Amino acid sequence: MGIDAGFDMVPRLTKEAVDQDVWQRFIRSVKEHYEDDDRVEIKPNYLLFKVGEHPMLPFEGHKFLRFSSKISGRIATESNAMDYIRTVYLMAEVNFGPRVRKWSESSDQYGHYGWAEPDEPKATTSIASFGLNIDPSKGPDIPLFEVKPISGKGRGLVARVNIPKGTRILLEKPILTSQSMPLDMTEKILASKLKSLSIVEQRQFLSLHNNFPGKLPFRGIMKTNALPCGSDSTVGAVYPTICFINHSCLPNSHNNWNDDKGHETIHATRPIMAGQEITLPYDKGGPSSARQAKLQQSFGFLCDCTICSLPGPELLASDARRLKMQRLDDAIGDPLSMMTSPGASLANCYSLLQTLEEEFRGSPGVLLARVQYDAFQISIAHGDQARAAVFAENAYRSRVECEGEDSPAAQKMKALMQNPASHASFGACSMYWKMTRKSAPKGLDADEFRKWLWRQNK
Ligand SMILES: C[S@@+](CC[C@H](N)C(=O)[O-])C[C@H]1O[C@@H](n2cnc3c(N)ncnc32)[C@H](O)[C@@H]1O
Repeated sequence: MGIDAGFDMVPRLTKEAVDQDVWQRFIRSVKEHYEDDDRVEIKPNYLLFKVGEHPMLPFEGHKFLRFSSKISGRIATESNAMDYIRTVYLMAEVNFGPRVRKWSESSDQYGHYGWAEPDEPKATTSIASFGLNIDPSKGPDIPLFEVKPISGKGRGLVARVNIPKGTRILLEKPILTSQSMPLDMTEKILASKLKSLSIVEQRQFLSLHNNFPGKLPFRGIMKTNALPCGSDSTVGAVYPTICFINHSCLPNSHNNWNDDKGHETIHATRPIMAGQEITLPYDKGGPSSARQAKLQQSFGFLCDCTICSLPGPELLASDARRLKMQRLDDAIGDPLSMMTSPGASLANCYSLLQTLEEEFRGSPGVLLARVQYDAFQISIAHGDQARAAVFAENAYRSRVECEGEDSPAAQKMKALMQNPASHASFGACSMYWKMTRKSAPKGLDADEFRKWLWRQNK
């Protein structure tokens, strides 16, 4: 009996140089730290800690799974076992980030690996899974990515395996959140928030990139890294791993704040090949010149992504598409047009979808869900439940792909797909297009169905 605590390496390191090099660096730092401590002995193949239950660190990283000991009882207390575990954990965390999972039975956390069969992962608790930053439902052992230096971009996330579209790559709780506030208050408030965090969280926060070094370092870190908690939110949050994701104007992932669960997720919005960088869009759209200017001003880099480095005529074509996307989006959002010319608004939605598909090379991500929801609203506002249900279903599928089944937006679309008339604007403009949900035509081929759905026969 007694209380155990320690940390596990999840997933375990491979024999590849990429893992072994970091392990060697970690072992060197532990040796240096304890060189004058005669409780830590260098054995031929491992470091032995003569504290508590004598945990050890092998010299070959792939042989390591766990560093732990009893922390209760006379021997553990007299030898300060907990101090050693805490220090070695911090050193491991600096080198391996979220792959190192801390646990303590005193907080009802149990290690990732069972005692009897240390190679067999136990069913993970949500606490342990948050430590790993991977969605518990997807299984904990998938080394989907690594954080590594990317030429010209600082650190970034790189896929270790092929990641299919729709995969949840990451799920993280914020290290720290902050409301937007006057400049002079920010630094003080952030400093006091930071003080209340654990040492690990403080280190995670301070290790984030600061694009605005100077007198307000905490604010600089927030400004460089914070993601809004929801599209219109004035609250921003920073995360231990998500904040390493760099920008691309042709991104391959989508970030989403789940307000119900208080976490941020990252999903693959197109297939990502092993070795490819995982990217997010930092921009708010527009042609390349506008994007470049904004990225330079807010994030201090000149974007040279696949789109921005297209040859002249192709870049012009991309810019034209981006401008068209903005124009169509504005036109769709015009309530008067939706009320008086719903057919034209629906045609604009269709045109926007085509343009998105082209510009984002078949994977427009969550933009697709938004346009489908626009088409839903136009249809339902004129009483057409049949088409509205189809648009809601398309939006639902897209939300699940980009945000997961647990996303509140996905759940909202699911409810609307089952009962489109429950939407507040059902029949709000007219009942001119009145159709029940069940009266959608059956037996149409894909082309006929598309024409029916988008009212292209009229
Ligand atoms: C949220 S951080 C991303 C992680 C960062 N690369 C790091 O090393 O911690 C944002 C910063 O990363 C860099 N960055 C992001 N995307 C980039 C890109 N496409 N090209 C160059 N630098 C980029 C910029 O310095 C930017 O201010």
